[in-house]
Amino acid sequence: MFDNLKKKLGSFRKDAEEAAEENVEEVDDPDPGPDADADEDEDVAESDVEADAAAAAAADAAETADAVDPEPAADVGVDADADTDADADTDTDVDTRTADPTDQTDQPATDTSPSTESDATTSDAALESPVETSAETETVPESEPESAGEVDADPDVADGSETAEADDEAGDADTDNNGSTGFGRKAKSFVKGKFVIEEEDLEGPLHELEMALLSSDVEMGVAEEILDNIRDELIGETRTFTTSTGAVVEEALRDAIYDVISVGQFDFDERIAVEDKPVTIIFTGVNGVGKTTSIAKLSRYFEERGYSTVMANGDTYRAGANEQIQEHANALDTKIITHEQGGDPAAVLYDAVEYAEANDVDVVLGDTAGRLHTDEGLMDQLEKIDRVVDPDMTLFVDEAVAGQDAVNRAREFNNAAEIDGAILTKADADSNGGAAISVAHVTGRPILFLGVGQGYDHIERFDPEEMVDRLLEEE
Ligand SMILES: Nc1nc2c(ncn2[C@@H]2O[C@H](COP(=O)(O)OP(=O)(O)OP(=O)(O)O)[C@@H](O)[C@H]2O)c(=O)[nH]1
Repeated sequence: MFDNLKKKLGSFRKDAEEAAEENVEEVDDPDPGPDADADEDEDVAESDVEADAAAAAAADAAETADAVDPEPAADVGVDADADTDADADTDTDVDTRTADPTDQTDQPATDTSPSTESDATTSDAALESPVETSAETETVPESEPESAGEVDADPDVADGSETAEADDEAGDADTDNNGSTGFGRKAKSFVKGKFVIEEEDLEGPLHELEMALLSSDVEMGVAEEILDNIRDELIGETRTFTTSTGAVVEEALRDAIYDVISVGQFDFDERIAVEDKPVTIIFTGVNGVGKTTSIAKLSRYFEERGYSTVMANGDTYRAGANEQIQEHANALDTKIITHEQGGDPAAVLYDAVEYAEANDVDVVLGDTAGRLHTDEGLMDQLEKIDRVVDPDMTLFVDEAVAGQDAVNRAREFNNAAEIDGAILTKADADSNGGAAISVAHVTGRPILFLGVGQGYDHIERFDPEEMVDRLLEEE
């Protein structure tokens, strides 16, 4: 599934990583002092015991810092808060040496490093790094919530203070990553270096990526949005990394894609659970894309979750449609409501809702004729269905393999009769992934399911996070 797109994203990732690598600088070693080696393990051991006291002192220091300079310049603010926050977490070494908390605001925990300016830069850099921030939250279990709250009271530097901790700890890592196992584990998440990628460094890879996305049938506006997101994440900002530059690039790419594919997501199961029964769902889309099969799959999906279903064939237009859906109903042992070919689709659906109400059936699944979206009758038909049965949800079905065509149809169907979500069938046969990337962003409505085969169980809830994982997984 989506193999072409995966390859293309992998290739951008490699190029962007190379661009990052070329610009890597090591983070200055904020070595706390010549005797740090000797003290370090002890300091760490102490820090667990003394963290409370340290946190309180650090919090005081932060408050003092704010009082002394209510509007500090950005860098100074970052330093002050960052340092005190770092102290609050683990660094009792600094804390116990700092008798005057006001001093502490001017004497960063890393103040023994050669240049305070480089510390400031690092703090700024750390501010920008979501990767490093998340690593940090994972690895600072000793953090005292109250003190963190106080120290972070300055919203301008809240993130910075957290991330600057890592800068501080980076120094520890350098001196201590051969230390105790616990600390060794922690050391893995310390900032190793930083880089700034400029526009020109990524120009080539971004152009390649744009071409790759477009040739994978990603809609143009969506491709641009992804590129913009990547630019925002990667260009011109100092980024720190804890494991590798690749992790930063991956995170940027992940966020960029997630942002466009997660549009409008809601909890489908929850929505069904809370709706009054029967819940009526109408399926629209053109002929042959897998609408009827998707209805059958969803019937199975609901029955497995304890809901009873009735199918209704609102496709009174096409010869053989009744027989086709009847076959599915027989296979699934589900009730089906049909009318003669040429009958009124709204009347079939109305009967199905009546049947559901009379028989305590939970979900009505209504097929409609697979008219082309350009067909004038479609609007009339869907409008009448809307009026007569007032469906709870209208789902647009199309095949992932149709790529750009599916994206265009989704847009036009949604314009004609607003949809609540989409099902993309035949994702199992789609190597491009363009429709899966684009439909939600283009319609503002989420993809809810992916059809992944011809069997009744071959349907998956569309999970944007899983989708991104899938796209970015290593071969
Ligand atoms: N590989 C694969 N095939 C699918 C999937 N969903 C449906 N199909 C196949 O696609 C073909 C068309 O499916 P239908 O359900 O008949 O399509 P439809 O949209 O209802 O078509 P009409 O009834 O003509 O409107 C069938 O052979 C299905 O088995 C899927 O997720 N993966």
